[in-house]
Amino acid sequence: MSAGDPRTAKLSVRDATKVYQTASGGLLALDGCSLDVRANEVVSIVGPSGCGKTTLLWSMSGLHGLTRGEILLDGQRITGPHPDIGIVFQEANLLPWRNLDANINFPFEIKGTTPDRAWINHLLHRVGLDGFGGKFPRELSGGMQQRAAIVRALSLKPSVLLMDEPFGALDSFTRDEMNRLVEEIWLDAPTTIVFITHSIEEAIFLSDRVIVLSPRPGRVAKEYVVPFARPRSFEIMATKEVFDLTNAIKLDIVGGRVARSRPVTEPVH
Ligand SMILES: Nc1ncnc2c1ncn2[C@@H]1O[C@H](COP(=O)(O)OP(=O)(O)OP(=O)(O)O)[C@@H](O)[C@H]1O
Repeated sequence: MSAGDPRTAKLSVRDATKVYQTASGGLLALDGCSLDVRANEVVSIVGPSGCGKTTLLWSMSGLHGLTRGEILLDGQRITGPHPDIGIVFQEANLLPWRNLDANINFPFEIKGTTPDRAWINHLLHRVGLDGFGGKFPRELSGGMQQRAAIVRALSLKPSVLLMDEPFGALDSFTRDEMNRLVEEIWLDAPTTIVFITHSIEEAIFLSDRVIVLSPRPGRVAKEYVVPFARPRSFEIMATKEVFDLTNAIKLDIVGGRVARSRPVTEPVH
């Protein structure tokens, strides 16, 4: 469904092109990138470092605009941050002077709305943070802080969750634990997730589809359907099918099997 009908997609990226203005001229980060994500689908985006993954995700969130092209949510063009779209970054970005409860309440204070305490308590329980509401970020491990960031994002009940390399800074055991947690949360209450990662194994574990971007300027170079049923065990991750899929994607990225869409030296305006 990478270039399907945007009217049937939950989230649709159409011809996304982004030029950053820098001191040395225009820098083309994305070039005609198009993809669709179905409702409740989990899609990972991988690609060489600097190919435009974060640029694409930020565009999807409405946090920054595109030079050309558009992002559609349920067929409607996104023109800025949208209440239906949540985002989790690599850093948990908790406010250090607020305890966990106050951090989770913060977006509601900004919006002037009342948090759904029952839903938040359910989420805190789901991620194993019940009883930690009075703790400050410095009292929480990196994994716990990221769990809190996930609760903060989901507390707003978004229909799309964007995750930008959320577990990249965690050790591999905690990362596995967090991957299982994301899967459990999704099984509990399916939602549309777009996940950026440098880990192909993580992408395969979590996703229905893995989209590979070309080297910068980024555009969709390839996509892979991940055929394994959920819940996915770590035994599945040790099978030959997963090994072959991982290698195919790795070869695309590090083996240079996906080509640049155009030379990066080309002047852009
Ligand atoms: N605000 C900005 N101003 C100028 N250039 C930028 C800006 N943000 C990103 N870039 C450049 O745009 C390109 C794409 O960056 P982006 O962070 O989107 O890539 P990425 O694939 O997420 O990178 P990584 O894999 O290293 O996290 C890079 O060359 C980067 O240096």
